[in-house]
Amino acid sequence: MLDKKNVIEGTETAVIVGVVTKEQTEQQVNEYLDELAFLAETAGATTRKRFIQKLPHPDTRTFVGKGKLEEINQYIITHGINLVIFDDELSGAQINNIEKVLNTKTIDRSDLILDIFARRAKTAEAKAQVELAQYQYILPRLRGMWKHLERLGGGIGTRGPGETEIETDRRIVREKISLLRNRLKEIDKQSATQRKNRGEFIRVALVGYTNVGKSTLMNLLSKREVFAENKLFATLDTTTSKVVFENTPFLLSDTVGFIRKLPHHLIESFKSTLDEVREADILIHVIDISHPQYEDQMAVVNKTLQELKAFDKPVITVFNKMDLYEQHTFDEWLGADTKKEILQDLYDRWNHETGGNAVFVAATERRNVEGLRATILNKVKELYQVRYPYKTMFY
Ligand SMILES: Nc1nc2c(ncn2[C@@H]2O[C@H](COP(=O)(O)OP(=O)(O)OP(=O)(O)O)[C@@H](O)[C@H]2O)c(=O)[nH]1
Repeated sequence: MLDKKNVIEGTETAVIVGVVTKEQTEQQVNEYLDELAFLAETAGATTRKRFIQKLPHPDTRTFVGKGKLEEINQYIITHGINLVIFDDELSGAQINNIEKVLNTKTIDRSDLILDIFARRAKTAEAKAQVELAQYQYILPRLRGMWKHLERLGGGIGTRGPGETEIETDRRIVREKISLLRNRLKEIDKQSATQRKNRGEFIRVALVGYTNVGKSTLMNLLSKREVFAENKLFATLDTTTSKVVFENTPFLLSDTVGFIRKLPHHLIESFKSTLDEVREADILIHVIDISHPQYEDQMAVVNKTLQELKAFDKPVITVFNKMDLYEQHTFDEWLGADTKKEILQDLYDRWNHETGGNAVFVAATERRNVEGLRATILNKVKELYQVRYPYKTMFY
């Protein structure tokens, strides 16, 4: 039976591969590959080169065309590459066909994300959630995986597996899935009770793309130490703190970051973690405004919130990393007035688009944290008044 250890050991040198289809531009795919390289780095692999191919649609057998695969193969042989990462989800058959040519471990973006999640998972709940997502990912790819192990000499006999062996594995994986689902249901019941026990407090959740600065803001607002790191998905478990601003208490939660093409199973498996978002009264959507694709990232977050049915809530939009934004945007020769104008245009645009709910901060410099506190406090007070009009004290 296959074992389900991490796909990346942390010492690999990798190449990454993307396809430009009719719906995308080359620049977009390059940006996606930047993110894929960052994901690989987070998992401990070093990216040596990227390969891009323009195709009307990905090849059903090998994702990229034969010629491109041969070009990748030559590079792998010359440079001693031991990992190939594709930006899109591959089928078991595609992985199998590609590995036949490349003779090198091949994974896709989902695999990589699941791998990072597996390393980050600390609590029993997070571990079970990731494991469930991994088994769901493996199930339709079992046949390909057997072939993969066979080629790499992964402890399988000389003959390939028969249908019975694959069937046995499928059954074992299905059993694991149902076991994990049951375990998570139990944990889910406990968390739901815990959430109910939090009483009448207004609940505020920090949401946003991965690495935008949610944990850094959580630390600033709640004065506690949450793990913040320049890596993707530093936070997997939801952290909740009771915070009091000017005698007004509320609960503040830091949640798992979102990312483009988040494996579908992961969203399903992380149900109870994401319930924190679903059940929040107010969302603080944190954005890294210094990121060249920050608007795409906002769209991914909004789409994920819609999928979670967590869209229908008051949202405070926080544009973070203003220090870096200014570094990237302002040339030395720009006068103070022009800088002011650029900033004013930015403030006007986003205040207009968010209905006046935009706040601009630099968390690491503590810039405008007071402004953010005031905005949160106003929203929280408003909600308390609507919800408990006759109550004056909350704790
Ligand atoms: N320059 C600059 N860096 C920042 C700012 N805010 C956060 N960072 C850095 O950005 C990186 C990511 O910050 P985190 O707080 O871990 O981000 P996160 O959104 O919680 O990340 P995930 O857990 O991956 O979702 C860290 O290296 C922070 O120090 C800022 O205002 N300016």
